[in-house]
Amino acid sequence: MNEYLMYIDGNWVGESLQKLEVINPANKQLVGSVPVGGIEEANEAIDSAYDAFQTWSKTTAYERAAYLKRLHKLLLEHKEELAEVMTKEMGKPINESRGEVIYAASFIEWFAEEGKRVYGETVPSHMTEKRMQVWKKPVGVVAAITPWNFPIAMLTRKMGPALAAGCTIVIKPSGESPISAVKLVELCEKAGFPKGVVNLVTGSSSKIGQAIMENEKVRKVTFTGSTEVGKVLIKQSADQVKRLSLELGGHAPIIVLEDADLDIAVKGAMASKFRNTGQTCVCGNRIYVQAQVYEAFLEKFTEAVDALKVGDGMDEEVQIGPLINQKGVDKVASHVANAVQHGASIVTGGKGLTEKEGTFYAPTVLRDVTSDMLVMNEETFGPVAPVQKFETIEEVIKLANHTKYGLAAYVFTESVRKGTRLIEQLDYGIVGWNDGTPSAAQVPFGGMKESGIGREGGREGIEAFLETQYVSIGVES
Ligand SMILES: NC(=O)c1ccc[n+]([C@@H]2O[C@H](COP(=O)([O-])OP(=O)(O)OC[C@H]3O[C@@H](n4cnc5c(N)ncnc54)[C@H](O)[C@@H]3O)[C@@H](O)[C@H]2O)c1
Ligand SMILES: O=C[C@H](O)CS(=O)(=O)O
Repeated sequence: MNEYLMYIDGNWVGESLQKLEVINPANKQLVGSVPVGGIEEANEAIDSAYDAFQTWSKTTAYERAAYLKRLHKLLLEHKEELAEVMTKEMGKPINESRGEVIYAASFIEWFAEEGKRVYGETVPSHMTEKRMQVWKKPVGVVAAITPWNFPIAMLTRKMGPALAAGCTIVIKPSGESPISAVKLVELCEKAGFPKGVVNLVTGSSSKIGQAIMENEKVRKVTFTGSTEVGKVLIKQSADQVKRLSLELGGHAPIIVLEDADLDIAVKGAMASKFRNTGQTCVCGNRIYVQAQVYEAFLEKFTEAVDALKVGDGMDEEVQIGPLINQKGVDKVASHVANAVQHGASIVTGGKGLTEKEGTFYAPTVLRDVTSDMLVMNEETFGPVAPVQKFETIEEVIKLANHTKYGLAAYVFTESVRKGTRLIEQLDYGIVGWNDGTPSAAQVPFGGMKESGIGREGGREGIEAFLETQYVSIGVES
């Protein structure tokens, strides 16, 4: 069995600790294991990052960029190996895994350069004997806690800006997909990052999280995951007023207006809904179609859904892989059952694929859906597309905004006037307009309401790892 280790203070450690086994959700075979680290290992990593910060923070952005550019090159050179590990440990179809490695590498590349553009400013003084300047400085030791669904990109979306800003980092990946993080850190080691700049701790999330929140050396916690865990971290951060960035859950509406190009709408809805087997934070979770085109959209969309190939993600032809585990299947099944109990009809799918070895659920379309159903209110995180009819734009704005989430939304219309008026009234941090896959390294990614605090990517992405220092300079003659 492949026994992987943690990376602390420039050393691969943890061989004597209990092992956390990683299971392939497509066939329930053992992929490998990582150590079950806890409070002690987390504090060792934090201490190492703190010591390293004293020198790393004093390097220039140009020196730091050189390390990041070597890492970017290594990520692309090792794309196939990284993609295969990712597919085996969390089920993502191999072509999407390859895409994630490229996406992940783009954050490293973009922020390698962005670090060189961390500008301060000179502020006009109101007094002749005073000068005013604003300086930017790295926040300090960063702790990054990440989810299983994008096991490399969610790490580089944090590591890129943090390291470029001059911070050092301790990463805690999900126990569902830790091996991808191990492979990423192996490449950090190959890129030559000094010891302590990047540290990896695997194991007990609650204990490692406790150490992160209780250790004063950690100045910033950046979390990507569920809203429920995000709320736990907010409470834990209060004692030391830890800086927090939170990328949390979503429940994206897809809105199709009567004047939409239905081919574009179907293509965008398919991309948004079924990417990563419906397990992304920005997946369309509910589809609203204006009455005049409801049947036409449903027919085209269902035809596309029925054409999806389901299977082990290592098969190049597969577009829908397994869900991460049986709990994920059970949640999806409960949403479908609840919808049917409340009057929805299954157009296609609607069942677990128990004949397969892994945790598979059939791509599903529901029609005649109403707003009271669980699937229209809770993040499903699976390949289920509930399609609800609406009459007016005013009605669909109310329907779309009626949620605690505010991460992503999608609008399909050919009318600039309608699109503009509609989108400006949507309470979402990300909107795809005739586009089902808006994410990129150079733009701010994040949500409103209970979808998070802050943004990752874009110019705002590096601000999360900087402190602003106002300097008032007396120049009295
Ligand atoms: N907004 C975004 O950018 C974004 C991106 C990806 C996923 N997500 C969200 O993440 C969720 C799916 O990922 P998940 O199942 O890994 O989420 P999760 O919240 O269950 O776990 C996320 C991470 O937090 C850790 N964790 C769990 N409990 C903890 C605790 N008490 N203290 C410290 N760490 C703890 C987990 O081990 C994991 O590493 C979905 O809700 C999805 O919408 C959001
Ligand atoms: O699931 C969350 C990811 O952030 C989705 S994306 O690949 O960044 O769009």
